[in-house]
Amino acid sequence: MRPLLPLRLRRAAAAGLPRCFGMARRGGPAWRLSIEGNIAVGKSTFLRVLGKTFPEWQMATEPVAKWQKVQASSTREQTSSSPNFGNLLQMVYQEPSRWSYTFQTYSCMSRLKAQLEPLSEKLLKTRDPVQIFERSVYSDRYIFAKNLFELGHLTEIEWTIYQDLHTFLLQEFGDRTALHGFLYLQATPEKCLERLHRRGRPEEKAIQLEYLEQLHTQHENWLVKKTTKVHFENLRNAPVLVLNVNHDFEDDPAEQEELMRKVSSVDTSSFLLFM
Ligand SMILES: Nc1ncnc2c1ncn2[C@@H]1O[C@H](COP(=O)(O)OP(=O)(O)O)[C@@H](O)[C@H]1O
Ligand SMILES: Nc1nc2c(ncn2[C@H]2C[C@H](O)[C@@H](COP(=O)(O)O)O2)c(=O)[nH]1
Repeated sequence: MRPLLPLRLRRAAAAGLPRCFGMARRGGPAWRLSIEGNIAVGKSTFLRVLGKTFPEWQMATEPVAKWQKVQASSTREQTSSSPNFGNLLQMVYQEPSRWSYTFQTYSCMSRLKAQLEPLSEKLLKTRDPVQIFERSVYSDRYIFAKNLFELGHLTEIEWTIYQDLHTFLLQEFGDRTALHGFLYLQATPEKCLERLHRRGRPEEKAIQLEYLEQLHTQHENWLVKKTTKVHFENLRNAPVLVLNVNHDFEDDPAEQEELMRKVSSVDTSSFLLFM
């Protein structure tokens, strides 16, 4: 049974909340959305376009640089002399069975931290606050960890412990990690491979089309076909805006404008049902 709307949201709905982004929303917490999509589909590129179109929104990029240079976070000030424990991204691609569990624990923690970040001063002053995350604790589990388990790179016991930890953390943090919806950037695995080669990240040199096909299927199953079993009530019916990004929009202002129009016309009133 769908949970009843919390009182404050029913009041907000009764007061006639605006239906889309860009229409003033009086006070209240930020809308929180995650951008999802395959490797090199264009999430960072899309995020930059979003940032130019909606400069008042708060964007959290995926912390790839942290995975490429793992450092202890105990010291507040990280200097160039802080010990570097290695390039975990490279390690997971070179020896997936050895490093997948370590990677997923670390990536999940870094995504959790990003989702727990407080609103910036600038966003607090915004009338219609929106927070955008590049991937989420949910793709960590329902795309990558699940795929690595199905490939045999996570053992049964590692997958069980990862899931247990993931469920525990998300239940503990409750609404603080909840998202209102997803923007799914969809492109063919072939297009992603082409962009991956164009970007030329050294760690990803050996990635084959087959891996991108597997990740594509995981995205489709979770966000489009909804056949992936998810374990969080608010996630089950979360709205998903599917954006086809096969077209090379990087140097095409008209295409960028069309994508931004689709984002700004998202019906935010539907989010209220899923909090
Ligand atoms: N729509 C697009 N049109 C043309 N090139 C793109 C597009 N999206 C991304 N690219 C290029 O593809 C590569 C990967 O894009 P990026 O945004 O880093 O992907 P992601 O963040 O999803 O891994 C980059 O070289 C980028 O310039
Ligand atoms: N094994 C995992 N790899 C992951 C995860 N999240 C991201 N990644 C990899 C994929 C790319 O090589 C790189 C950055 O991703 P982009 O799509 O932003 O280029 O990191 C994960 O959870 N597990």
